[in-house]
Amino acid sequence: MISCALTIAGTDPSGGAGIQADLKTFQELGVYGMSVVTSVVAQNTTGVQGVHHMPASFLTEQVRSVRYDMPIHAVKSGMIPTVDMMRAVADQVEHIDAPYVIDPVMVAQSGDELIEESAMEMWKERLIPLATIITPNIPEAEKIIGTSIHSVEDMREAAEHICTVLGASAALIKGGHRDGEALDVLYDGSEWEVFTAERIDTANTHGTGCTYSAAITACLSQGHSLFDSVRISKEYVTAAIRESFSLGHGSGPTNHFAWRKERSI
Ligand SMILES: Nc1ncnc2c1ncn2[C@@H]1O[C@H](COP(=O)(O)OP(=O)(O)O)[C@@H](O)[C@H]1O
Ligand SMILES: Cc1ncc(COP(=O)(O)O)c(N)n1
Repeated sequence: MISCALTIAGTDPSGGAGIQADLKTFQELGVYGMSVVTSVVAQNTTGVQGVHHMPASFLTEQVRSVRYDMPIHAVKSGMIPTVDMMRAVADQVEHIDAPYVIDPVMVAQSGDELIEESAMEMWKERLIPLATIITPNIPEAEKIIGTSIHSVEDMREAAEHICTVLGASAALIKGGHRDGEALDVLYDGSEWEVFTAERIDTANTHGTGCTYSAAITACLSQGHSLFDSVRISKEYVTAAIRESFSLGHGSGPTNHFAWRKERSI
């Protein structure tokens, strides 16, 4: 049977981030993609021009439409902009017997805030304990744990805190915002792995976090182990950045054709 993955996230009409990036990633990795919209965002490579949130009750209705009818082998969430929506997502995800990937989206690459300031407590209380894996970048991890992160050791401590204190099953701290090689740290409560790739000299990184977490979700839906899922997804996102598109007037989008092209599939 085909593996089926669900994304619960906001939109990007310019096609680089959010649900659009997630569905492209699912498709390229051979997974049947499904999507629930939290917020319709007017955005492009230069920034966010406007947002229009779904009522939380309609978010619930969308997830029910999927889970009452379709198999769900893995689920991810991206932008969940309000406390009410976080509660609705938690209530629904509790009924889904499948790996749950949280990409704790807080700001767009452009610096625009994508969630309510008060949402952090709800995240910690209801969502993080449900996570099979959570994938914060460094600024997101700093907000979650409340201390600043400078070194790889700090990244390890953040991952450990998110697992042992906040209750996620695993945490992947992404180092895209550091200097030097693109280094991410994964901890699953007992084992560590550091994933590295060469830093690609490009400004076209719109949607990298969405792409990475969607690839992890796709791999988990196919039954890969957590560590293999991150390994494959790191290769996927690195290829997508290496061949990213200089489209638009700002930070261009990742290239979802790159992974298969580099493997001549
Ligand atoms: N210029 C780059 N070259 C190679 N890899 C990168 C680059 N920028 C980010 N990455 C990688 O892309 C992934 C997404 O990371 P990051 O940019 O930190 O997330 P986000 O998009 O959530 O801010 C990580 O694996 C990170 O190491
Ligand atoms: C709807 C939505 N979700 C997430 C992001 C963050 O994207 P990135 O992967 O570049 O951090 C975004 N810009 N828009």
